[in-house]
Formats: sequence, structure tokens, C-alpha cells
Amino acid sequence: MNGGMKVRVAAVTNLGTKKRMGVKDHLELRFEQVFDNMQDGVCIINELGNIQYMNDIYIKMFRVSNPAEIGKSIFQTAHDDVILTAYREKRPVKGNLSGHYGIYLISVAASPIFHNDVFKGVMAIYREELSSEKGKKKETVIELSIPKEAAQQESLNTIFQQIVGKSKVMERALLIAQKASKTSSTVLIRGESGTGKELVAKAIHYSSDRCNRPFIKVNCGAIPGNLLESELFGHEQGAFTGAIRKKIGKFEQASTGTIFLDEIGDMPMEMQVKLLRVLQEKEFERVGGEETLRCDVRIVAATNRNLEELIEKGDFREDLYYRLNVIPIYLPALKERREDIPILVRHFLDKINSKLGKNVQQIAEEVEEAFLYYDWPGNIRELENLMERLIALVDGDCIELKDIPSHISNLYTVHYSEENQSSLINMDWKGDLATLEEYEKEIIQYAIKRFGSFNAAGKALGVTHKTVAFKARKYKIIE
Ligand SMILES: Nc1ncnc2c1ncn2[C@@H]1O[C@H](COP(=O)(O)OP(=O)(O)OP(=O)(O)O)[C@@H](O)[C@H]1O
Repeated sequence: MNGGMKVRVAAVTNLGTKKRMGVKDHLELRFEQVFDNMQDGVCIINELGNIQYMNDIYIKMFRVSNPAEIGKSIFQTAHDDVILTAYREKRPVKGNLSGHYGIYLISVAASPIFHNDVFKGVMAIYREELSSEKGKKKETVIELSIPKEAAQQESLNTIFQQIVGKSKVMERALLIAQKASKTSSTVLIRGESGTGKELVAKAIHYSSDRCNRPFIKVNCGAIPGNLLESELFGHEQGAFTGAIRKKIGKFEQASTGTIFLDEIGDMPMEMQVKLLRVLQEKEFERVGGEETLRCDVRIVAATNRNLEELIEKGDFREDLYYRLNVIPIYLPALKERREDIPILVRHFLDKINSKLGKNVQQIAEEVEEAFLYYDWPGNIRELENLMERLIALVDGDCIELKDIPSHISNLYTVHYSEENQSSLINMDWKGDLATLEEYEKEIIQYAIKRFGSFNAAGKALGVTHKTVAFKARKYKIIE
């Protein structure tokens, strides 16, 4: 695999956007055809870290751990330290990742793309091999933040163990957070609302050598712009109308400890400049004050907003973004780690029973299944709140399907009836057999639905993507 692959930049970095713009560029098309037919996975990100192009092999490799999308930020994909390192350090990087529940080892070569010396993004090539072949490979040249081997050996300390989650994506995120706690570098925690960003920020602080010093939280989105400066940096007496006495700001309160800047994406532009100065020069003045104060504060920031999009719109400073994003941690949404739902349910049963003095011990199987189908837009906070409501209101010691909200219980009913619909491919079927063509139509339909592309469906069925496309048209599965 060639880590320093030279590619025609203009064509390559436009891949993926072409479809949206509808521009017919033969050169780009040819590149796309080449990449689509490669045996390796290919992913290209632009200078802001947004995914610009993925071929079918890449999508298939990461369909479990990273349901990536064109336009989505690579920082929201927890699996890939190699492309992230190449992006951050703008140099070619090689490394290994584990794929498909650790059965496969994926070797990765990521190369920065420059055009007239201007950084345009990164192109990465992924090759999958069975883990048992791992010993033969000698090409890992960088120390990944959490190499696969280390992830298996390293364990979480008791503080991080209180954060419930056994899924690979969560385990990796927590191991990176634990490593971050041993440094004083700035951490940026990303993830949807309710995914546990504050919990992780606290775990970083309480695992660090600042644990006996203050942990101060500021919700940058909740404080009006004109008050935020005095909230963060304090003010002198008489600095403005209403400033009757001197006030110590959050940065001073957090001195030698940690400040947690929540909802950093909502910080007004004028405050972003001031925060940048604190990050760069480690000093600030109180509002209305002349004395320059030095500050020794560890910064952990968090957001559920797409910072890269905000930068493009001019609502977030790019220089601040790079200063904050020294150690990025992505917390996956609950729907990206459904395997954690049963243990979270058990955790909340115990926690809430003892909080409310109740003894609800059981969850009906159908309820657990409905929870697995549901997407949890409010993530763990939504699950926790629902569990509290159910435990508070349920009469017996078991939560049943009738007890849960209908928008969740309906999902169980729908899936249950879908599963029971008779399939043609039923070996116990005692009635007449269908024709071979009818079976073929069902198999093709199923493979396209399951694998999401002709290429991947063809691989699974042992035919070419052309055959799949031909049959899909023949059976009118597609137009
Ligand atoms: N992995 C977890 N294990 C146990 N409890 C969790 C976990 N993740 C989150 N929680 C709980 O879910 C709730 C929401 O978590 P938290 O406030 O940390 O989320 P957040 O991402 O900071 O949300 P927001 O973006 O809305 O501020 C809290 O009560 C927290 O204790």
C-alpha cells in the first residue's frame, strides 16, 4: 500500500460533491470509477475534516462501528486515529485499526493532499486482513492514541468505570479520555446532547492530578453574550452599571483546577477572541480592570454542534477550533452503540430503585427489544428519565410493554410482525415451492437492503456488481 500516493488534487478533492452539484467532469468520474473498483477502502476528507468521498469497500468495512456519511465530520467517527493524525499533523501516517468486532485488522495509509502548498485534506486507503496475520505486519510507524493491542490491555480506572458502556466505540472513547486526564492538554468532547459529555469531563478532572482542585462548569450557551465576559473573567467594582462590587470570574475560581466550557459552539464571536487569548497567552483581565492575571487552568470544552459547519458559516473561529481540538473525544449517540442499552437499563434500575426506595427488578423481554429498536434522540438522558418515570409509576416489580410510551412500544409490534411475515426462503415451508426467479428476486432485494450497495451485495452473493444491478432492474427492485 502506498502511504504517499500522489493524486490529482483538484479532481480528487471534488469527489463526492460532484454528485450534489450534478457537474459532469470526466476526469473526476474516472477517478471515482477507479476508487469504486479498488479492493481497498478509500476515504477522502477535505481541509475541514469533512468526509468528501468514500468507496463501497470503506462503507462496508465500517458499517458497524462508523455509519459515516458524506459531509459528516471525521471527528465524529471514533474509529480512526490514523486519518485524524494525518489531518492534524499534515503528514503521511500509517497504522492499524481493528474492524468488525476485532476479527479483522485494517491497515491504513493516510496521506495529506496539498495543492500549491495549500492543505486540501487527506486521502486514506484501508486494507482488511484477518487478525491472525497481524504478527506478520511490521508497518505501524506511529504510536496511535489507542492502538488495538493497548486497548485490549489497558483498563479503565474506577472513576471511568462508573461511566457505563462496553461497546468498542465507547471503550475507545473512554480510554482516550483516561489518557487525556494524564496530560494538561485541552480536550474537546463532541457528541449529541445527553451522550455523557459532562460526565466524561468530570471523569477527566477527577482522574487528573488536579483532582483536589476545583472543577468549574460554564454553560456558554445559557449565558447572554454581554454577561459572559464578566462570568468568565470577573469584573471590578463599578466596571458597568450594576457592578456594585468586585466579582471573581470562573477562570479565577478554577485556578489550578479544570474549567469545563459546555456548549462552546454557542459562544458569541467576540468572546471567542478573548478565550483564544487565554488559550494562547494564559492571561486575562477582569472587566474594567487593568491588572493582567495569569491563569493555570486546564480547559475541557464540549459541544453538540457541528463546529466545522459553524466555521464555514463564519460563526466559529478556525484558530480557536484548532486550539481547542488538541485532544478530540467523540461520544457516540446511543443508537450507534445499541449493545450498551441492556447494561444501561440494568444500571438505571439499580440506581433509581435505591434513589426512589422502590424494588422494580424486572424488565419484560419485549420492552428490552423495543428499547433496542428505538433511536433515543435524547440519548442516555432520555433513557435515564424514562426509566425514572417507569420505576416511579409501575405498580408491580416488572416493567411491561403496556407501561412504556406508545412511540417506543409500537416499534416492537412493527418489528415483531415484520419478522413473522412469511418469507419465501423458509426451509420448513411445507406448501408449494416458489419459482427460482422468485427466490432470486427475494435474495437480491435482501442483499441490496442489507449491504447498501450493488458492489457489497455482489461480493456477499459471489457475483459482480453489474449482475446485481442487472437483476435489480430486471425484477424492478430499482428503476
Ligand atoms: N455512560 C453513561 N453511564 C451512566 N450514566 C450516563 C452515561 N452517559 C450519560 N449518563 C447520564 O445521562 C445524563 C446526561 O449526561 P450528560 O449531562 O453528561 O450529557 P451531555 O452530553 O453533557 O448533555 P448536554 O449536551 O445536553 O449537556 C446524566 O444524568 C448522566 O449521568
